[in-house]
Amino acid sequence: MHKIALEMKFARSEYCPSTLLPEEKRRIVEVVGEGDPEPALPRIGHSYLVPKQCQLARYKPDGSSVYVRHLDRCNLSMNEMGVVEFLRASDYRGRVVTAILYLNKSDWNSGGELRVFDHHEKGEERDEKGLDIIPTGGKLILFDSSKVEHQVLASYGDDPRYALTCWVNGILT
Ligand SMILES: O=C(O)CCC(=O)C(=O)O
Ligand SMILES: [Fe+2]
Repeated sequence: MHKIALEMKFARSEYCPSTLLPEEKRRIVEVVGEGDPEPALPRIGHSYLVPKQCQLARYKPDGSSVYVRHLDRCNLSMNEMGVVEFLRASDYRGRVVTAILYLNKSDWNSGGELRVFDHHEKGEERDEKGLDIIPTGGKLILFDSSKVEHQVLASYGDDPRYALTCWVNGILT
C-alpha cells in the first residue's frame, strides 16, 4: 500500500473550486510519499494540475443507474477513433489520477459497488472478476485514470448513491 499526499502551492484563500483557475494557480507543487516500490502515478516529486471542476453524480437506487466498464482517460489515437470523436474526447486525454469521494451514509449497504479491474497490457487477458469497493460515505478512492478500468453496479434501497469525482490532469515536470 502506498501513502501519498498532494501539497498545494497556492494559499487556501485563493482557491475557489467553483471558478476556472488559471494554470499557475492549479499547480500542485509536490507529491510526497513513501513506500516500495514507488507508485507509478502520481509520481513522487512531480507536480500535477488540480482539477478545474468536479463531478457530483447521483445514481437512482431503483437498480436502473449503472456505469459500464470504462477507463477515465481516453488513450485511443485519432486513427482509432475518427476525428470527431477524438476532438470530443479532448477533455479526457489529460486525466492522470481519478479521485472519488463517496457522500453516502457511513453504513451504506445498498449495492452500487465500484468494481475495479486489474490493469492488463494490450493482448493480455482481461481481468473479468474485479474487486468490489462499497461506496461507504467518507471513503476516498484514488487510482490511475489511464490504467484502472472500473464500473459502477446498480444500487437498491431508499437513498440515492452520491459520488464526488475529481480528475487530476497532466504531468508538469
Ligand atoms: O461513482 C463511482 O464510483 C465511479 C464513477 C465513474 O466511474 C466516473 O464518473 O467516471
Ligand atoms: Fe470512471
